[in-house]
Amino acid sequence: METVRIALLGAGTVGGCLVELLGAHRGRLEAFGYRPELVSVLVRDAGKPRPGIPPHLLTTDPAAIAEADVLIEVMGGTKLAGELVLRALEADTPVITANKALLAERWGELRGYAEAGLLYYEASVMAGTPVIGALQSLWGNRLLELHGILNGTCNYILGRLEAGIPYAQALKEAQDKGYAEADPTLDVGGFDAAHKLTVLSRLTVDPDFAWEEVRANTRGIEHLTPELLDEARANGQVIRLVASLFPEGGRWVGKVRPVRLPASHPLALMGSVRNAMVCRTQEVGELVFSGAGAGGHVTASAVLGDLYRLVSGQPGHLPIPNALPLPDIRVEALEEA
Ligand SMILES: NC(=O)C1=CN([C@@H]2O[C@H](COP(=O)(O)OP(=O)(O)OC[C@H]3O[C@@H](n4cnc5c(N)ncnc54)[C@H](OP(=O)(O)O)[C@@H]3O)[C@@H](O)[C@H]2O)C=CC1
Ligand SMILES: N[C@@H](CC=O)C(=O)O
Repeated sequence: METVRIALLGAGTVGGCLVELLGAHRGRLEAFGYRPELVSVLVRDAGKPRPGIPPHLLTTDPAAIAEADVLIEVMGGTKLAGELVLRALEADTPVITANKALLAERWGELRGYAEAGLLYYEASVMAGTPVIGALQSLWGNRLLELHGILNGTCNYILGRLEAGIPYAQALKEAQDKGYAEADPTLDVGGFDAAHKLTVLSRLTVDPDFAWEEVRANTRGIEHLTPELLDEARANGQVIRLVASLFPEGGRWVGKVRPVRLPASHPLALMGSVRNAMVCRTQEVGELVFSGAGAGGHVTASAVLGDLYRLVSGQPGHLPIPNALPLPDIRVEALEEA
């Protein structure tokens, strides 16, 4: 039996659930020949109660993170998380992360390690609904366009606004349920969906896809009112925050904005916190993925899935090796709201 020493960065919504799932999966991991052992847990406040985590493993000092066989980063942010993830990767320690902001914004530093198979990030987009691995499995296809509801918080808020709940209350509910980012402006401003779209773009069309370009094409949901949503409904439409990747003007464009969707559109059928993605490829045609896209256990299950991937000898998630040629097609027209 081999011991896998795990250094955990963050024990909040996702990290706390991961510790619980690790306990529940101990037997299965051992059947694989690996005994998981938490060796340190970085948090901001070591005094908070943390069920399942022996207090002596907690530290607030990044310099005190114990040596490990894998670093699991579920703390969020781009600065400290980035430094610690890079430090591990430089030492050839594989990293599992759910942090799409880090992946999107510090890709220049991370890309080489991702290409070397050291970076695992299934949880970063659509959380427990496995689209990262699925999109890699589609490399034998030519992607034509992709559209997704990638932020659970916004989808939840829009559903609650439609039900007549005020915006502030809907956001508070999403925070209480563990869906929102520590800074919810990332959600409602569209930036979280933009981070995720950037990650997907590098997996599918161009390993160099620039975060700044997606960011410049991003609008959120703050301006939406119950009246606008009602008016859309009266016209047989729903308004959703949609992230799209499509060819336009001789280049791939990544864009995030609220759009009016016919009520029968596959993306319009997703309720509450569900995420969904429609992609069209030349060979397979239209593919639809949908499922839970936020929440502690939902996300932790994907992080744990990456741990299984690691111990079973599979590499991390690789970006597409070179840029995909641009298809000459008509893309789906989505009306901005
Ligand atoms: N929640 C979700 O549904 C999803 C989240 N993610 C991603 O997973 C990551 C974690 O999210 P989530 O668990 O919701 O976040 P939380 O805010 O609930 O947890 C963050 C954890 O990291 C610790 N932490 C944060 N900053 C520091 C710091 N500077 N120094 C030491 N410890 C720190 C916090 O410590 P303390 O507990 O002491 O405050 C906390 O334990 C993020 O990158 C997020 O984008 C991805 C998919 C879905
Ligand atoms: N804040 C995010 C969490 C998952 O990535 C969301 O609401 O989708």
